Amino acid sequence: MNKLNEYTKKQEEICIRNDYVSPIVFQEYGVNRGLRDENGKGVLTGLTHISDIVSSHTVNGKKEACDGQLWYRGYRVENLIHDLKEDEYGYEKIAYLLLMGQLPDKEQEKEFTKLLGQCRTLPTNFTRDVIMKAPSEDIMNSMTKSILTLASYDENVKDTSISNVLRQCIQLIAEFPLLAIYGYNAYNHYEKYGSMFIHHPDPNLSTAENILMMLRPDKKYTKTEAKVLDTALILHMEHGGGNNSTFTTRVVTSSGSDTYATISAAMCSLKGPKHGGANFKVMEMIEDIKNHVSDTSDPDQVKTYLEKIVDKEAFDHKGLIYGMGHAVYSISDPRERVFKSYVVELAKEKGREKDLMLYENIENTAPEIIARKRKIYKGVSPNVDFYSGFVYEMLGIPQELYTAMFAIARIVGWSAHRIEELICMDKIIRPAYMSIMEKKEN
Ligand SMILES: CC(=O)SCCNC(=O)CCNC(=O)[C@H](O)C(C)(C)COP(=O)(O)OP(=O)(O)OC[C@H]1O[C@@H](n2cnc3c(N)ncnc32)[C@H](O)[C@@H]1OP(=O)(O)O
Ligand SMILES: O=C([O-])CC(=O)C(=O)O
Repeated sequence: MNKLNEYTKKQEEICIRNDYVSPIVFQEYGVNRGLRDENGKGVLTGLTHISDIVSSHTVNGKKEACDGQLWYRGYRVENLIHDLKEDEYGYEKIAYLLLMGQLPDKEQEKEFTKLLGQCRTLPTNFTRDVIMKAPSEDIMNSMTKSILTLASYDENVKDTSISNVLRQCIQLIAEFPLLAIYGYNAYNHYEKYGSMFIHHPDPNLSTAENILMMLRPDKKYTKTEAKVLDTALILHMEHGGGNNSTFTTRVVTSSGSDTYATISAAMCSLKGPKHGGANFKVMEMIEDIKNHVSDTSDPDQVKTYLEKIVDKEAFDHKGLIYGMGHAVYSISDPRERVFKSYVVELAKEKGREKDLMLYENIENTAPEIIARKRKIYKGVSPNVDFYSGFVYEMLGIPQELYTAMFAIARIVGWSAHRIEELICMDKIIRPAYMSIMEKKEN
């Protein structure tokens, strides 16, 4: 292993030298890096009925940035959440909306919710033979291994008819909480020397309630906690066709691949720290700031440290303030606003006002620092994951599960996009790369 490390260290410089392309060359050939134009707008690659993300509007013929809006199948996400009754959970109903394209009536909602509860089960001995084998602190990897293994239990894996894909998607949506929590429980037991418990899901509980019940040794949770988690899941369910993991879903689907392989690919994309993995990185960053800033309630001290982070001199040396910025939103991410309203109440309830002050200091200073130190064409604001980790922490959800919580929600969006891709497209996605290779022979 040491020999291999020595070798790759030696070769690194050669790889970089031979592969490097200057950003000027991209400009010269009009190639949009990251499939984004100079102003950060994504290259148009598809049409969708599923959701809409609004970050600007036209005033007197001029495009102007506006507060972000997120629409699911014709409805504003905040309104969908707001319209739920105090004792009503929305994950199941909104999953139906995204998958089927219309809100369910009472009977349809009951039928779908019951079905999800019945599907929330794993093949015999799957937990023992697959999930508990080689447990990992990386729950996203553990889940991906489980998803791919589930394919071997499906007698109709390759059939891409809509009814079969819908069956596979509903099954996976129901199973995701088990893959995540049992994966964590195995890791907690074998790697962290915690006690082992595997609670069976209850088909009469909602997705959010099941997650909390299965996570806790005593199975206890409050209604408020389950409602907050339900809201978090709804907010993470869907975000257009262009986000990295959903686009991955579209790309892999277009090659004719099966549902398990497609969803596994989406999982691999989501876990990246610039995408769904950001919720975990935010918490690491907060810890790092607390360890290096003597008074986190002092905006000036926080600002100085954030400048170091952006200058790649502190934290993970990547130059990113996690939880800030978005590929589409500029002035605001509507989901962050919803999270913030819960955070303020929860922080008060749990005596975490000091931590909240640190978050607010970052929220207030980071946009200006990023704008000053980077080329920003649109504004930067906190994104959905700036506060989500803080909320999960206050719900007692372990950090290792934060990105998995995102996946439990986003699999609904991936499923809807896989189905839409299968219905509307019959074309393999295959963009072009211009070769700038130097030919060494004729
Ligand atoms: C669920 C989600 O996926 S939400 C996003 C979660 N990700 C994060 O929170 C990670 C931190 N944020 C980021 O890395 C970015 O904001 C992204 C990946 C989300 C979007 O990046 P981009 O599409 O490049 O955003 P944008 O066009 O506004 O960025 C312009 C410049 O600002 C930089 N920038 C954007 N956000 C940040 C940030 N949070 N910290 C430091 N620099 C940033 C970009 O790197 C880019 O710099 P460059 O021109 O030197 O390459
Ligand atoms: O849309 C994006 O690029 C990122 C994403 O998935 C989200 O914000 O939920």
